[in-house]
Amino acid sequence: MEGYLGIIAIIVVVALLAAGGMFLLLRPRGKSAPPVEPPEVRPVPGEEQAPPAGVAQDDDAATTTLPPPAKPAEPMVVPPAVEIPPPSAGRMVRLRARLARSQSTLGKGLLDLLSRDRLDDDTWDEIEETLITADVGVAPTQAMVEELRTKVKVLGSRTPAEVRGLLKEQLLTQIGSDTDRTLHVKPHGERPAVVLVVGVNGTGKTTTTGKLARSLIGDGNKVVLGAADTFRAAAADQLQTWGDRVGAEVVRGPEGGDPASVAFDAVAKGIEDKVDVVIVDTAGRLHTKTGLMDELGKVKRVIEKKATVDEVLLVLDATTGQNGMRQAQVFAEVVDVTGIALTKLDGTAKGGIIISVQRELGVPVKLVGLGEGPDDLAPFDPEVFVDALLGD
Ligand SMILES: Nc1nc2c(ncn2[C@@H]2O[C@H](COP(=O)(O)OP(=O)(O)OP(=O)(O)O)[C@@H](O)[C@H]2O)c(=O)[nH]1
Repeated sequence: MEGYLGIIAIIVVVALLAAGGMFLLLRPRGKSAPPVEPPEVRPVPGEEQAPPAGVAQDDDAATTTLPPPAKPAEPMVVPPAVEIPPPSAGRMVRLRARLARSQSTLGKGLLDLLSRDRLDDDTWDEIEETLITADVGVAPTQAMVEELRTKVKVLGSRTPAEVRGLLKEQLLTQIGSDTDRTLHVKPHGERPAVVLVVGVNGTGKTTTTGKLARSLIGDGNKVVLGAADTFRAAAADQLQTWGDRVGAEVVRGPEGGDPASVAFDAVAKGIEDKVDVVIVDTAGRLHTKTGLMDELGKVKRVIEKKATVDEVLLVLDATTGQNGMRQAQVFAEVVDVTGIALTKLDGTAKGGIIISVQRELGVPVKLVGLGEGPDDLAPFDPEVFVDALLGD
């Protein structure tokens, strides 16, 4: 009996083992992840449910799962490097070669004529013609020729050095070597100095404003720029670029907006930021004299509610000669111009315009533009100018 029970127990154990083995063999292979219930999305009443990111919907409302969009690379924001411009002192000496290149024909022509052994009437006519052609102007030319005739007579025979000395003296007399050409840019206590830049469009007004800001910053001043040329949107952008390069704040207004309001805001900003100088670039459209007078007059009046206008700089293109001068005269009649910025002197052989423009407008040339480079604006130095003209 005991033997039977033992056999039955063995059979039961074997049967159980066999059943367990079958289960292990037949169960599905691999681990399956537990199904994930999608999160319940409750539509916001009145709003259409937007498809979740990465799910495209087609017309049949079937959905396709797309790979998540690649994250656009973050643009690298590199702050523009603020330049430290060079100081203004000695600029004309640095740019002397450029002046010599454009003006040497005039200087050399005059020196050759005056060095002739015999100075007859024809030679004096030629000297006169050379001066007139260089835009010196009729009256200054006559005054110079008369003086030179007298001095040459006294001298008799002349060495080249004497001829050069004579001519230099005469040119300096006509240009005015003692004239005060200081740019008034000293702040008044808490209030900044204000420079108003006026002139016909295309003369280099905006460029000169930008160059002047650089030069003042190079001399250690803090500057705010006012883009009151609201007539041409690009002018404000241009000024912004100049300002950004040297870290000068630029106050601008809407295109076609009121220039006086921009000028006012620029001066207010200058006072708030305690800057030394505010430079205001104006549009100065020359449609009618009355319109111009109204516009510039208002700009000036509005600025004067907050500060003093220390300089009204008239920008004049040296290459436009007498034609440019006539237009400049209109500006001089509507605002009290205190100084001239003569641009593009590197692009003309007619440097005599310095003499005629001062005479006709009654104000000194304070700045000269000698190229398109950012530091090609220099305080005008008559001595350096005449030396460049006559050569060493
Ligand atoms: N060669 C040379 N080019 C200059 C000088 N000054 C300005 N320019 C160039 O003259 C052109 C006109 O200058 P802008 O400053 O745009 O003239 P703008 O008078 O402000 O003109 P608007 O903004 O229309 O009023 C630019 O190409 C300047 O680079 C200079 O002294 N020499």
